[in-house]
Amino acid sequence: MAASAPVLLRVLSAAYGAAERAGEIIRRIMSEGDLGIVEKNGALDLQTKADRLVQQSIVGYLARHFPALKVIGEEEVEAGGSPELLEGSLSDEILQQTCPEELSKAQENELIVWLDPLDGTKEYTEGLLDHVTVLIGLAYQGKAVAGVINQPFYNYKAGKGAQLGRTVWGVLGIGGFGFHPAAIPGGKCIVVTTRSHSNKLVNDCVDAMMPDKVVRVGGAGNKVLQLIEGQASAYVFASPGTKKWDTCAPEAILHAFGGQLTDMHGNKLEYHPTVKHQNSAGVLAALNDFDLFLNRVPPNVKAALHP
Ligand SMILES: Nc1ncnc2c1ncn2[C@@H]1O[C@H](COP(=O)(O)O)[C@@H](OP(=O)(O)O)[C@H]1O
Ligand SMILES: [Mg+2]
Ligand SMILES: [Mg+2]
Ligand SMILES: [Mg+2]
Repeated sequence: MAASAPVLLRVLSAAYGAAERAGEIIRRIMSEGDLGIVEKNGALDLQTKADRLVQQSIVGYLARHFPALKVIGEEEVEAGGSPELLEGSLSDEILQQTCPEELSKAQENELIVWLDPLDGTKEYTEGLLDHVTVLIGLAYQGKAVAGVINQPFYNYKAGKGAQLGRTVWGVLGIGGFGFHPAAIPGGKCIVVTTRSHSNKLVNDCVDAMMPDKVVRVGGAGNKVLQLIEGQASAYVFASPGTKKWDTCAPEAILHAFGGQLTDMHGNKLEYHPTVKHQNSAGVLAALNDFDLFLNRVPPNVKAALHP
């Protein structure tokens, strides 16, 4: 590993390789056909063999290379288990970047990794494969500063010969990479929201945005990808359902690309290691016109969701 690069870039570069290998595990488990589904807190909160194995493997890999790094992952799995030896290749593209001065000071023991080994689990179990992502977010001084998103089944509808899967990454002050930026067609207001965790408050808030179209898809990572690729104008989720591992990597990439992700009151999300995991005041994000969407959040939503 290029020992001369700042540790933040070295960790992100390793995370890039690990996320690619994680994507291979997720594809393999799907092709084997036995997902090993268990319910965590009811039928809407599932865990599969892929969630468990990817978390164990990434945690083990990062611990071997960065022993002082603190990793907080979604799944409660044994540290030992039978993780795969994830020796992913490092991203030279990341290692060669010039790190913003503020971030280049970060020490290994000051970085927090927020890990969602498989985002969009419900959709994974239902075969909506391109909703699934692996999210590895890096926080420094309580802020989401860098992230990697692997989308294991990207392109799976493109037919034989198409390259399956992709990895998107970003760092504050450097930018966002690995995706196809695009504008929203015809200046339309397209709201993207949950597919499997709706309720009245979630739907009221979506309606208050006065959308031309509502897109319901799984995964926090997938929804932020839709914002940066011009498929949606705003990600609106008036629910305490997401956790820090859902938002850290997507937020860092969106912010690096010039967008904004906050709670329903417009408060920044915090990522220090002792923070409450739940994003209890919901999630609102947009690449452009963020304030317009924030101003449309209705009073009953604000009253119901407390930070
Ligand atoms: N009511 C709820 N209970 C548990 N998890 C929830 C939830 N609402 C959202 N989430 C989690 O937030 C992420 C995005 O949700 P959604 O796809 O509905 O937009 C998913 O992450 P995971 O798939 O990693 O668990 C999902 O499980
Ligand atoms: Mg989950
Ligand atoms: Mg998730
Ligand atoms: Mg998950």
